[in-house]
Amino acid sequence: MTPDPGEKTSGKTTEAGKSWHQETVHLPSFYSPRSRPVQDTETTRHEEREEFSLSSVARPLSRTLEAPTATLSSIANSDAALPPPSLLSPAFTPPATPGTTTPRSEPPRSVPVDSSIPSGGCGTKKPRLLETLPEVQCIVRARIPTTGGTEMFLHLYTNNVDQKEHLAIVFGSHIRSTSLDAPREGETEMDRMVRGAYTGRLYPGRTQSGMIGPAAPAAPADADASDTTGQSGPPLVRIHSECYTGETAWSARCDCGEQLDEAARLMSLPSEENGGIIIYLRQEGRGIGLGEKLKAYNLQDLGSDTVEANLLLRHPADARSYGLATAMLLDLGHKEVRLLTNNPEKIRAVEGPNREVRVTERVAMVPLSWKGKGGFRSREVEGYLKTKIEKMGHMLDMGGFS
Ligand SMILES: Nc1nc2c(ncn2[C@@H]2O[C@H](COP(=O)(O)OP(=O)(O)OP(=O)(O)O)[C@@H](O)[C@H]2O)c(=O)[nH]1
Repeated sequence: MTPDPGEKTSGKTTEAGKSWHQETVHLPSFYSPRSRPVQDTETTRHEEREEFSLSSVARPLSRTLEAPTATLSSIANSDAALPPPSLLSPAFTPPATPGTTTPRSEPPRSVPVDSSIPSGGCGTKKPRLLETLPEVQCIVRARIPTTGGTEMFLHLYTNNVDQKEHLAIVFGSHIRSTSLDAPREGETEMDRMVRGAYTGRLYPGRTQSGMIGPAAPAAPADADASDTTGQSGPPLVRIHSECYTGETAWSARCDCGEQLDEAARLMSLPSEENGGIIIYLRQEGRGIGLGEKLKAYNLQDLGSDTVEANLLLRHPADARSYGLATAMLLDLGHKEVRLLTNNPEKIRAVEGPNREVRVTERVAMVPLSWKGKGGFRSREVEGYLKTKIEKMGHMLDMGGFS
């Protein structure tokens, strides 16, 4: 990386650095500030590394691998098997392009859910829930015209529990983030527009954000038609965990890429007038990180299934949590959602410790190839789905395997 011209080298600010600094003084207020948070991030990562040194949480892998399979459940139940945090900085993974599959327009079929009763359609397993929800803040939003023709708004969030950039991919410009729209002290109208806190559309020469009052956006004088469609119920929501291999590297080991595409396609249907939200959480590899997931792949090639591979690496079968998703949905103004998932744990977890959000309906995510609607088949993805059904309680019909 080219060094920052203002960077101190050996304790001295360079001449180039001085003139760069003088220039930036005259830049407009929305110019991105110097990157102090990056320094904080580095420090935090360093602290995390020390706190969770691999040797303190994991037996040497060679010894673990010698453990007979019969002991796997004891490993799974052991609290000591805390996952080390991902030591990798996750590469930014843009969502796969929606709308690139054969267009189909039936609205998704859903089943009612009531997670407060055991038979309420979300399994019997109780997920681990934090006592309080994390704090989240949407720091920027931007319109993304997609190659499929639909527009979506990408919202980037920060939070008080990790340093990752979690995302909300929002279909429907009526869905607004409270934390984004809240005015910031001393900001100009241009600042607001640059961070995406505006109504309607941006266009060359626009000078007003269209937001008045302390926190709420005003009825947009210059809104586009999509701002004012009649919404009458909960939006379709997908809570998706990052999968670099399935979404970017064309892996046929899992159906993550297909699920992301399909969620975006469903949310773009004209029948989805309440809009849609994909909460894209940076918990790669069910929370174990990309490096560990790649090791798990090798163990799978050596004969383990996806759950056993995680356990052999001294990780829980699933190290994810969903409190950030709950907080982001609340920030986007939605206490009731229709959730696209087969995962019972996700339904209960996203509702939050005090049922801050309610999943009113579940929409199943059936692999496209099982429905004869495209998709793909591979030995690996069949094993992946079979393990989800048999060991993780996913609500998918085994009849899909033919
Ligand atoms: N550890 C591990 N993680 C995997 C493997 N294959 C995919 N993943 C991860 O599994 C996660 C898939 O998560 P989701 O798309 O939210 O799906 P889900 O929780 O299984 O349930 P659904 O909502 O029903 O799709 C992603 O984080 C992937 O990176 C694997 O072989 N091992």
